[in-house]
Amino acid sequence: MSVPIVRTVAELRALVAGWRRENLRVAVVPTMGALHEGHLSLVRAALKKADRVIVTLFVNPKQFNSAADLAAYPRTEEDDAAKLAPLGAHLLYAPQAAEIYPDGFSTNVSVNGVSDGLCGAFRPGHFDGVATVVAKLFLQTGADFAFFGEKDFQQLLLVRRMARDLDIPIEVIACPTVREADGLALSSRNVRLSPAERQIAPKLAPVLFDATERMAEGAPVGQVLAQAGEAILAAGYDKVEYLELRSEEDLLPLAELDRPARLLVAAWLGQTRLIDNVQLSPRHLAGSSHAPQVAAVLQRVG
Ligand SMILES: Nc1ncnc2c1ncn2[C@@H]1O[C@H](COP(=O)(O)OP(=O)(O)OP(=O)(O)O)[C@@H](O)[C@H]1O
Ligand SMILES: CC(C)(CO)[C@@H](O)C(=O)[O-]
Ligand code: BAL
Repeated sequence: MSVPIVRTVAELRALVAGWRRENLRVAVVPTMGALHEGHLSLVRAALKKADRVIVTLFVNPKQFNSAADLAAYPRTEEDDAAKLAPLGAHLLYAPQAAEIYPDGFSTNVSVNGVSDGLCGAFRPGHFDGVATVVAKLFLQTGADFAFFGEKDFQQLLLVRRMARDLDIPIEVIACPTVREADGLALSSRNVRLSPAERQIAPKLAPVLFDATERMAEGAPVGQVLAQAGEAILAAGYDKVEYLELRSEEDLLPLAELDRPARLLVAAWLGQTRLIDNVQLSPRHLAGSSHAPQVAAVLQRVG
């Protein structure tokens, strides 16, 4: 059994139109391939919610701000299709670059605010590339639901904002980060780690979890961040690109833990850049020194 692959918008639309005539609900899972358990968890969640699931595979040149990163990106379409079939995904949409960006393509989708700082500051043009291609994938598939991983948390909020702002009638659904048994967040780029780097890589997540606990106990946010940054370097990482506390809802920078929040990090191990993030959960917030304000916020948020 294999999953059907389509390469053109015309073929994709014809298939989706058939599903629509049967009143079937459609989900899309956008990916750049090299599928791992993180991606497969999105597909499983999509299959629970919708009658038909389209996985897209497109290594989007517009979102790479380094030619070397684009050239090194793993391309494993045959293996990807083989992983999708047993799950029961209905379609793999794997267009060529010319199908997505035909000659004369001149449109750019740019989402302000949520793309400021974090990865947006260190990967110039990246989020315009993501927003542009995801807008196209949403419109081309006409899906009712789209599934994104929390591992790329800034991207998740960005595509949600983009769909709302452009009135694209799609519900963006977040799925939790899938981790290796040792805590390392799964990422297609993990294969680039040398064996020695792979030993160091999982030391990132515990620093984040520990920092969230300390913040919840009332330690000053600035101090916890500084110590966590040092701990990441002491664990063997080469550079911490950013380590920040941001609001969960709109990613505004936070100096205090006074509302639902995320701790987000990007750090380099040799030539590989890894990202991760941890939520400061309602449990954390209820235990923090800001408990009364936070309880009020949580009540408002529901
Ligand atoms: N560990 C993970 N857990 C949950 N979702 C994930 C995980 N890794 C990736 N995803 C999600 O899969 C979707 C496609 O991501 P992508 O193809 O870029 O994979 P990736 O492993 O994040 O690769 P990259 O090396 O580019 O970060 C995104 O919504 C992303 O958030
Ligand atoms: C959403 C996405 C497929 C857009 O190219 C990509 O940024 C990714 O794989 O996370
Ligand atoms: N995982 C987000 C896609 C990228 O890193 O380009």
